[in-house]
Amino acid sequence: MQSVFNKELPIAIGADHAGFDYKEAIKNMLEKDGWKVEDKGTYSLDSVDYPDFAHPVATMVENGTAAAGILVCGSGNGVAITANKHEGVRAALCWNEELAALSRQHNNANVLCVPARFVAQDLADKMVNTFIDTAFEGGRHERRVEKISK
Ligand SMILES: O=C(CO)[C@H](O)[C@H](O)[C@H](O)COP(=O)(O)O
Repeated sequence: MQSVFNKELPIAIGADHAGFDYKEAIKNMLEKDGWKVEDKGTYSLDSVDYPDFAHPVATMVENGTAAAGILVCGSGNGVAITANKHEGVRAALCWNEELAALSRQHNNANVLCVPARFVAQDLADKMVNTFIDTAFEGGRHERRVEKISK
């Protein structure tokens, strides 16, 4: 399927220690599928602070140097809260494929937040694929998304 995101740009990805393994697997999957991936860390299982990785990913989405962002932490909440501080970033915490699809269709989400301690790796991979392959529906949702930043 043709991706709805610009494949000329990288997907920015980041995680804390709780999401490190998932990040590595998602990165490998995306690269196999022909995506350029900008890995903002973390790079090991050592305990770290999620904002140190969520901010760099969100910054790339904010300034248009990444097509989209993927963030992984234990609950997904820390990275979502952090990323949503950035202008133009709509980070969605998702725990099933339907939510990942809706985050694109209704919210035009540009960052997917994955709760690694609550979803299996296989489901995380499926959510990522759904997220990058699902288009924003526009229409009534366009008006609502525009109101977010007003
Ligand atoms: O952001 C989080 C919580 O809102 C993440 O789930 C973190 O991964 C989690 O807090 C890390 O917890 P740990 O006990 O330090 O491993």
